[in-house]
Amino acid sequence: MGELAPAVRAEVDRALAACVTDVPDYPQPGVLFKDITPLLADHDAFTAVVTALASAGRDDDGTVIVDKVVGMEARGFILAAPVALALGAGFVPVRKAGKLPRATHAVSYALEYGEATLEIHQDAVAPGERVLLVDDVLATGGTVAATRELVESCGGTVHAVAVLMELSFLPGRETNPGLTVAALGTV
Ligand SMILES: O=P(O)(O)OC[C@H]1O[C@H](OP(=O)(O)OP(=O)(O)O)[C@H](O)[C@@H]1O
Ligand SMILES: Nc1ncnc2[nH]cnc12
Repeated sequence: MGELAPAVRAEVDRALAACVTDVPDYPQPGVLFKDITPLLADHDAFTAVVTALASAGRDDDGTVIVDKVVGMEARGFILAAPVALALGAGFVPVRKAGKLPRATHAVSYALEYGEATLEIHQDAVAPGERVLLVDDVLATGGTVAATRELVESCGGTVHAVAVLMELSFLPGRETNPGLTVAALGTV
């Protein structure tokens, strides 16, 4: 993973501290929801976050080492698409069930507040391609584990997952053994 410029690191830290709003008991009692919409509305914060997440797709010399960036519906799309553009890589959407029009691979999984099924187009990642996963929050890790399975079903390899925030009280890393996790912040 490429080194972050000090100004980018400082702006990411400001964004995490000032632009993520905690919403208790949403979408159900007991969940402390991390609302990133204020961060997205702040141009400097959004720019720094995209730059920092993209560094997970580079080696220490700054060379891009991934072919595709995968974003998970829906918040993952918002971050992953600009990261793909920043890296000069293709963007691949992983969508909730029933949204992709052609042949898919599908995986069902549990998350902090429910269950879902994710799908990927079977030809979205070519065999042998290296993939960076990008999402806003790593919580139980179920979304990342399911997405990794989908990428591997296509024949691709997950290089790393880059997230804005990791929830340290949930087992996101333990759910994904052997996977490199680049988290911009831990809460
Ligand atoms: O680590 P996990 O427990 O799997 O949780 C993390 C996932 O939960 C949220 O997505 P959600 O499914 O709520 O969808 P959304 O982006 O459409 O709100 C978040 O954006 C991550 O994708
Ligand atoms: N606590 C949380 N806040 C925002 N997104 C989440 N996804 C899973 N858990 C979450």
